[in-house]
Amino acid sequence: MAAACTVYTTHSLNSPCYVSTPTKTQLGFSQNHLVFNSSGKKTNWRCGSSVITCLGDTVVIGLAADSGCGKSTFMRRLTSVFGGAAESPKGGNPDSNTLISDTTTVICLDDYHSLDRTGRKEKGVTALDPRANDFNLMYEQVKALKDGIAVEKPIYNHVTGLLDPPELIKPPKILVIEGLHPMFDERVRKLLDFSIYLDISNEVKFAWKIQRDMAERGHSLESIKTSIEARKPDFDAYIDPQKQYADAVIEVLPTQLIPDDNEGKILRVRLIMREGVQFFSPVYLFDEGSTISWIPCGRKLNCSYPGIKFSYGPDTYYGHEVTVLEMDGQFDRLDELIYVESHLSNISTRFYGEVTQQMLKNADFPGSNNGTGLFQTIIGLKIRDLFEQIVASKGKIPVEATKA
Ligand SMILES: Nc1ncnc2c1ncn2[C@@H]1O[C@H](COP(=O)(O)OP(=O)(O)OP(=O)(O)O)[C@@H](O)[C@H]1O
Ligand SMILES: O=C(CO)[C@H](O)[C@H](O)COP(=O)(O)O
Repeated sequence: MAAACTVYTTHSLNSPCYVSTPTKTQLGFSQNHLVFNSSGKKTNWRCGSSVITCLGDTVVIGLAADSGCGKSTFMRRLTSVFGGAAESPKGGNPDSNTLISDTTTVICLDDYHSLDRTGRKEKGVTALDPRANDFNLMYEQVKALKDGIAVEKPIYNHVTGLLDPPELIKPPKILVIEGLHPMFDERVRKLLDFSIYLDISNEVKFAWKIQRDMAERGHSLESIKTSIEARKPDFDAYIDPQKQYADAVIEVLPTQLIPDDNEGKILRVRLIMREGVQFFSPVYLFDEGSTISWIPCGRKLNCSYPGIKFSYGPDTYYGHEVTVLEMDGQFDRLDELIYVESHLSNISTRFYGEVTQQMLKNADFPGSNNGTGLFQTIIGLKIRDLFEQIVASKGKIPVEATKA
């Protein structure tokens, strides 16, 4: 993709500016800034004796969660906000984990497994163990994409358990890195413009695993239990701690509306939003900064047992200030969600009812009748807003010209 790039420089533009490779093409410029299209391959431009580094326009989003915790579903909701379908790279490996749409490219961090399935078995490590992953390559490639440079990314093949030949990834407008460890390595973490952690409680994770792996993949109840237990120590050591770094956490818990519920069908979902994140302002209910408990069921919202309860207010999370919006229960009729939407603010919609429209459009996705779908949709809209703000701000920030 050719990324448009504007570079503001203090360099005197009396001497002409050239793309240093592959051909010496003169760049257009006026007064103190240059405007040009980058090939997506080269980020250094030469002006007299100075080299100007073009910071790519790629916005990088990190999405962390354990396997089977709804990352793919979230990605489908996010892509849907931008319109257009997400597809695997054309003509590439049919087992590629990458999804590309007009605006977004989603890469799966499983592709940075340094050990294949046999290698992990031989060394006695799980895929969650950092020793089974190449964080140096992950950092170099995410950085390159952020800087506007295409990369040859490896592919981990989930069908064969092998590392396949790499695929070409060009810098997109929005790069989403999803998987087990987007916030584990400090260098990678610092490249993220926004990060999300899907925190699914053990009870709910178990219910979802049973539903998918038993019903859809023919696994036995015993094997699902064994697999969850085997992953737990590494999950606790390497995956779960990443939530302290997330800008938004979607926490999924069993309902509190039914005493001692053990069915795991009705969910209590908490959207934990960090305060002070650039280009992100937390969503609020009714009145910003207050503490509110709201049961919307009645004339405008039909609710069957056990009903719906919203809560909103400030809190602290891992020592930092957050705002928490919570929904316990589920919707009977999605079209009535407009009533709830009209009481929420800072949801970054472009028109009245956009959240409801998105939820109706994706009504067949898992979680569309509860807080998981609602909060994933809202975060999708917030990411669109964050992206637009970052792009707008780039035109205003001077980029230093460095001496060659
Ligand atoms: N919000 C939800 N409500 C109910 N079930 C859900 C929800 N999200 C996901 N699930 C269940 O979990 C399964 C896995 O979801 P999804 O494929 O989105 O997760 P994933 O994290 O991408 O998984 P993996 O990493 O294993 O590919 C779904 O098939 C569905 O059964
Ligand atoms: O935790 C996982 C991330 O999705 C997978 O278990 C890991 O990638 C290994 O994959 P596979 O089980 O296909 O060998």
